[in-house]
Amino acid sequence: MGKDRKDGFEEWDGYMNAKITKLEEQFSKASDPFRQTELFKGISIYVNGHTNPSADELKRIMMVHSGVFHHYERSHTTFIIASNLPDVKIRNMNTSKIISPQWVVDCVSAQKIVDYSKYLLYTNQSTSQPKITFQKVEKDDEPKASNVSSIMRDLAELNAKMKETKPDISPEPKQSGSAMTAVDPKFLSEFYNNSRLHHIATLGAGFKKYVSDLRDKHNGDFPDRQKLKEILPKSEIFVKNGQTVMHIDMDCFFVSVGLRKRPHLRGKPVAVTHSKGKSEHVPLKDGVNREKEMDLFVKKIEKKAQDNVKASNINSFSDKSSLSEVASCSYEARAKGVKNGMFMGLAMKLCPGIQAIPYDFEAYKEVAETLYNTVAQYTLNIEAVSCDEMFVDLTDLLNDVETTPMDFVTALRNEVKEKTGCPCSAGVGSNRLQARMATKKAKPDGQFHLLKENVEEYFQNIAIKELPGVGSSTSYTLNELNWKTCGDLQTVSLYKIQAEFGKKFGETLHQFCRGIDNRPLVYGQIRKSVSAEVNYGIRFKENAECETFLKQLCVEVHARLMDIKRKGKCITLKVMVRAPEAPVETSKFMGHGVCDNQTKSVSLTEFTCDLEVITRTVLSTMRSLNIPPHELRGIGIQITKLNEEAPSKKDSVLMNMFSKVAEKQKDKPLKPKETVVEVDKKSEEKSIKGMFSKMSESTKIKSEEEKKPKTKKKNQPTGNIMGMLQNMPSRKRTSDYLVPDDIDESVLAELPEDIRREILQARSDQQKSIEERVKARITKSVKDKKEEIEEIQEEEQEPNIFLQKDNCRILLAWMQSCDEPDSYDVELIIKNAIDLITRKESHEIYDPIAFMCRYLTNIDNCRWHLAGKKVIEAVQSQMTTVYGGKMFMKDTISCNKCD
Ligand SMILES: Nc1ccn([C@H]2C[C@H](O)[C@@H](COP(=O)(O)OP(=O)(O)OP(=O)(O)O)O2)c(=O)n1
Ligand SMILES: [Mg+2]
Repeated sequence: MGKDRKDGFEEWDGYMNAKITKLEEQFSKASDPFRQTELFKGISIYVNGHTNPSADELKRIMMVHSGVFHHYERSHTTFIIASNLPDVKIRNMNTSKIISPQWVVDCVSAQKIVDYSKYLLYTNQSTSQPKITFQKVEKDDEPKASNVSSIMRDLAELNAKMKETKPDISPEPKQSGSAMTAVDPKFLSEFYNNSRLHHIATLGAGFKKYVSDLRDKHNGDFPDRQKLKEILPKSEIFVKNGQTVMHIDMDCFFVSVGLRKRPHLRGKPVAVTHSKGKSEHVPLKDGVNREKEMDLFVKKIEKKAQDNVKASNINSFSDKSSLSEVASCSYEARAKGVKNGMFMGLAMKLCPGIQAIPYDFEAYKEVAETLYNTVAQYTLNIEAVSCDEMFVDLTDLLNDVETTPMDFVTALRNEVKEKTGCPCSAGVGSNRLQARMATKKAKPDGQFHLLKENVEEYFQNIAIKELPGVGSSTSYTLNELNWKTCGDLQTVSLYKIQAEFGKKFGETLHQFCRGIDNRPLVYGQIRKSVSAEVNYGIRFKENAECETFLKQLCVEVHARLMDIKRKGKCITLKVMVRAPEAPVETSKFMGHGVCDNQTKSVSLTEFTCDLEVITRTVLSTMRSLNIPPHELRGIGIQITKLNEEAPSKKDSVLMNMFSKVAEKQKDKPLKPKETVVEVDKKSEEKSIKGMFSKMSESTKIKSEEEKKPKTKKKNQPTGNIMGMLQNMPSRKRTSDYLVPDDIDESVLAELPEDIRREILQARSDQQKSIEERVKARITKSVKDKKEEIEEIQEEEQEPNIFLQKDNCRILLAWMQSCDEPDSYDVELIIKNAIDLITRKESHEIYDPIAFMCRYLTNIDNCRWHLAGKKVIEAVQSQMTTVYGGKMFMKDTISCNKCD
């Protein structure tokens, strides 16, 4: 799932031009019956932003007076009408065309075209006057406030006339007995029963956990491999021949499952959708204005994506066709241009014979389980992507069974088909990107092995927009640059790509276009948030109704948190509020229409999974937003900053220490009155002594089980990463942080007595676990690369190390954890420090940075010195940029060897 979707915007280009032309034609045709004068003949306007009269009213004025109203700015648009445009918006605009709406009003009142130059919004920038073919341009005096109200009266009449021409309309039929709006107590459960996105997301997350649980329980033995050994031909080619990754994905999953009960539809164009698919037209509800909604929708999207992104899939929006989405369509329908995610109305236009079939979530779940269980018989090196898609590392399996990837994949696909009755496709390559791209060629019902020697050539023909992480905005820029295929990109230097797409993403693209992908597969379940959102059927009259619903939603999100046995520390309320200019009635029955989104987060003092705390926080947050209940169109609750579940899973040494510190607080009782607290963490105690006393608090919570016999010696060798990975005894980690035996005596001497004793005690107890930790760290550093790439796309905010209460303790534990710092950790420290300096909060970093310098200057390890110096250098450079001067540092890192 997900791989082919580019947010539904990929078809924009051709569509947009056709759309604009169509809108213009429609406008001209629709104007015919209302035309009264030729006042604006030859003049076209485009309205940008809020105006008075409104865009709608200006449009009608144009209709009556033979002007042209452009829904989008075009090169030949005569005037842009605006009242007030933000600087960023006008930067790339031809300001000599931007005039106030008063010009239109004054023209109408004067019954002639008045000189527009007095209405220019940006006179100082105006260089050349636009050449317009006025019928007759007459000089006029100062613009006068015209009789707007009489014009509005005329428009009101016009409005009434236009309404008369609308067809008879009634609401979109809905199954009787179903809960229509969120006011109904049954609504939430029905919503989740019917929401396909909810089902898909739940299933996807469920399989990640499923795989993770299977791995935890597994004893390392796969008896079913025996079966493969018996039936598959032996081959030595792939034994010890590097990594082999398979990507497997069910073909038109929902359709294939649905066809099991409908064999007569096999080979035909079929779509799974809520819509009945009988008639192309659905009646419109009174007050619905699809065209206006579409325009607003497009504008919103454009604004959001800095005018880079345009919306597609909405060409069926302005008429009366079905707005139900196609969840999945058969390959026969795809041959006619139908795609997953498309509106059914458009699908029916492209493929008139398309047959609609209903959802069957229970069956999807059953088939998905069979798919996962079939693969899991042979290996658990599975990264679950969604209910119908996963990555599998076949390396170990192939070496064991001694067979070729293609032989194994054939057997596997046959087994899946036999057990589920549904076809799937698989791609194989030497990393996940290659495997995924290979699946594209394999589909439908096929398999493809992308051999190493063919990678570069294969990628040459892949469109860049097909690469993971390339969304509509990137695609737009790529188009502008005329970089279309990976082959095009292969000829561009890294530097140039980075200049366009930033350092990280640029590097990713530079590698991806060559089929290079260092992201390892992730087998554990990484859950960063839990949420419940509803954006359908939200229609409240009273605050009380809204609160009742919020309480239900809290129960839902709480249940999800309990399901994964986690606690969270940040509660975010997301609301969709009808945009002021959007029609009250939405085109999509009970849909959310065009909305403004508002988000408010509250950080709690402690981790919680307490329903009462969650509910109280959510309700008070909603009250503080002060939104009239009838304007709400969507509500979501998200819980983030989850406590760590299985410590071995991911992240750098530093991040692990980080979450461990937080976890230690989990046993402290919750203080309900203090739950709603701002994130501001201005530390009361800034002295090193103060920090150490905090450190001592945490240090005391060290548990008995962590105390292990001593085995580790200084300078643990870190070579042979793969060997270490394979020999790792367990994925579990036991202790919280390290206190190695090479701690400098002078540093020890500086510590308060109680800490020093703790450290000495812990040092003697922890030697064994150090060894495990070094291995774990290496494992992680391999994984970190992957995280790095994925993080580019993640919106979630990472916690800042410097804002942690125990920042010095975390730094100390990190600096003592290994002989050589991981570059990821160093980058993280730099990033966190720079973030704070940029926010002009350099005071937050001062003490921990000073502490770090003081500690590092006292140890004899140049690798750490260099890391420390790198941090200082970055800090000082950012200080100079932001504050115009360097940070005062009492202690600097000095060393005879590496200075
Ligand atoms: N916009 C979308 C896309 C997908 N899905 C659901 C229905 C799909 O059947 C399922 C799996 O998604 P895929 O992206 O794997 O698409 P298909 O399996 O339908 O087709 P393909 O053969 O391209 O994998 O997820 C959905 O509800 N809405
Ligand atoms: Mg699929």
